[in-house]
Amino acid sequence: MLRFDKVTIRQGDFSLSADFTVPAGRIVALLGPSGAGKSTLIDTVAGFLAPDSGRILWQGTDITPLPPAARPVSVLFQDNNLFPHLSVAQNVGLGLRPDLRLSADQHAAVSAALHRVGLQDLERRKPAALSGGQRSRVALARMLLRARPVMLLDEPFAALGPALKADMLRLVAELADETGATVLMVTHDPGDARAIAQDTALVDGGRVAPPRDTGTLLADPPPALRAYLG
Ligand SMILES: Nc1ncnc2c1ncn2[C@@H]1O[C@H](COP(=O)(O)OP(=O)(O)OP(=O)(O)O)[C@@H](O)[C@H]1O
Repeated sequence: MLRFDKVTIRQGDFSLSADFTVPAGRIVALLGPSGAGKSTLIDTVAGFLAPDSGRILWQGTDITPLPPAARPVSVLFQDNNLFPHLSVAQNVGLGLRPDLRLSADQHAAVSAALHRVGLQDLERRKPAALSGGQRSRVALARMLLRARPVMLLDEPFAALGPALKADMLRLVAELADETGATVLMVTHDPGDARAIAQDTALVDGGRVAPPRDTGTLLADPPPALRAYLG
């Protein structure tokens, strides 16, 4: 399980608190107004930000002192973090070795991951020659290959059209199911939460509320969520 143990994070005048547990294998949506702290929470789990107090534990181990690369997490951002001068296969291979000196087995793993996300025919393309949805798939394949048990999604599909976004969310849910990954997914869209997240946590007023069953929460939203949903 992923545990936020009395975590507080400060950025200038802004402060965010979180104290709850996410069971392993669960998909949790983080929903809340702009500037509420959704990315702050993701960045803290990823190790890009340090909490001011409290600890984050994965399967009982305190990961707060670990640098980002040593954490059991992989992150998907909206810009997908693709390198324009590298091919699709190389961009995915970076997930295994930053110097891209891959063994035969690792090359095979890259091909398998690209196959899994439906990009088997585009291995040699550069990111500029891909659609937005295809770029998202490259980033997902890299995440799949890294095989980290916690997947952090910071609105990676926000720029995609509705049908494509629905496809990508479905793919995320399938991959999470296949790998048993625990997922934290930032979104502005309650529809995204309904689509794949069993639980949803409202981020508002300087606090991440403990996640609740998405259907129950959205059917009868507390006042802060009602105000946000409009
Ligand atoms: N480096 C910083 N210094 C001071 N304050 C910051 C810094 N970075 C972010 N903040 C503030 O922290 C708060 C939370 O920002 P964050 O990006 O986590 O919100 P968010 O919920 O992800 O917003 P959005 O939905 O717009 O992406 C905001 O009020 C922001 O202005």
